[in-house]
Amino acid sequence: MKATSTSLPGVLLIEPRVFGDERGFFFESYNRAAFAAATDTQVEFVQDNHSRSLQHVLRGLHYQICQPQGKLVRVVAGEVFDVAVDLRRRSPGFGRWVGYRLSAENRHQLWIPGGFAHGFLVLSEYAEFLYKTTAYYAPEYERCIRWDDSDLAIDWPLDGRPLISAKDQAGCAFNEAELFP
Ligand SMILES: Cc1cn([C@H]2C[C@H](O)[C@@H](COP(=O)(O)OP(=O)(O)O[C@H]3O[C@H](C)C(=O)[C@H](O)[C@H]3O)O2)c(=O)[nH]c1=O
Repeated sequence: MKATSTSLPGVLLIEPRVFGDERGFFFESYNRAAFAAATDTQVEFVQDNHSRSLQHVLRGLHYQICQPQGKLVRVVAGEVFDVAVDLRRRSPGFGRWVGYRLSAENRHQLWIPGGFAHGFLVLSEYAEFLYKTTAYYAPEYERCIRWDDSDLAIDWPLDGRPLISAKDQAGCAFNEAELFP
């Protein structure tokens, strides 16, 4: 696997080594030792998540305070535009975002450490989104930032209005005082 740094400190683009043959392909979607070596991080994943979304669905931008989740995200069907926002006050990337197209075809993954908001927009007819997290889901700690936050000005590759959950539509529990050190 190859890990490439991005413009946000700590966020890495992960490209697995894919073995193709006449039957199809094989790749290790996660290998603890290889991940630790390539990312120079020792993390323990405690939860695997899987969501399926229709085209134009936008999930996020979400994060957890008190129990921040590092996320290793990938797409196994379709394509998404995946976004991470740096919420760590002392980071040189504070308040900035990165976005990458993750797809079943490119098999790219994104490693997003704790301290970031995360979300994605589905670009294909539908997308199956899988991700590992380094902390358990804690709804009481869940916070969010609006996808169209004017300060972030994320350049989503939109094709019309996105489909958003009622929760995200209702507005975000965002409190600057709760951001990360
Ligand atoms: C995230 C999560 C949700 N749920 C339950 C809670 C709701 O009843 C249902 C749907 O949850 P929600 O609408 O919050 O799902 P997403 O909008 O995909 O939320 C995710 O969106 C962005 C992309 C993220 O990075 C986060 O992982 C997560 O916040 O699943 C669970 O039981 N466990 C979980 O870990």
